[in-house]
Amino acid sequence: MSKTVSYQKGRIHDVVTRPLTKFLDERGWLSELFRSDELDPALMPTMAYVSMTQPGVARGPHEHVDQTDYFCFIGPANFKVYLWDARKDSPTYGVKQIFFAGVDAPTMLIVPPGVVHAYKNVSHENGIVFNGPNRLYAGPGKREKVDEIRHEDEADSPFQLE
Ligand SMILES: Cc1cn([C@H]2C[C@H](O)[C@@H](COP(=O)(O)OP(=O)(O)O[C@H]3O[C@H](C)C(=O)[C@H](O)[C@H]3O)O2)c(=O)[nH]c1=O
Repeated sequence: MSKTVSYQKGRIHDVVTRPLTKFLDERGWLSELFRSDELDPALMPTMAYVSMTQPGVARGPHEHVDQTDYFCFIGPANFKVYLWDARKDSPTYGVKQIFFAGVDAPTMLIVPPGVVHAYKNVSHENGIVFNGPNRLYAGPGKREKVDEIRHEDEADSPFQLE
């Protein structure tokens, strides 16, 4: 079971991170979040949402069974992002990847199913995160079970936000 794994730092197979370019001008900035001509069709968002996270607060750790997440950290806060590869058939099973993303490092992040993920606002202001998952939350018409395994309330979980 993943609960007995001692996670070691590294880069996780199939996790994609890419700097987001901000096009600056006199009015402010604009940044593309995703394009159908650049993204694997299987990962194309089926919906989009934004969340706001308050300073010092974390979301996750969570994982999905079928869904791939497509996060964009654009600011105005910075986040510490945590990933753990809990896929037993992955070449990087047992690896954890930690990095910072947000206003000082605008970043796109693709998280495949089975990769446990969490992020914490490490700034002193509210932070916005975009997500364009490739599955509908709770399915069409919100009639299905939510594809989400939540680990935040497990006392003995290996998925700790250090
Ligand atoms: C994701 C989602 C949520 N909701 C509703 C359900 C709740 O009433 C409320 C908050 O959702 P939840 O408690 O699932 O949010 P978090 O636990 O903070 O999860 C978030 O942070 C972690 C790290 C993630 O990976 C999730 O994808 C992301 O949503 O929004 C919707 O109505 N539609 C949606 O698509």
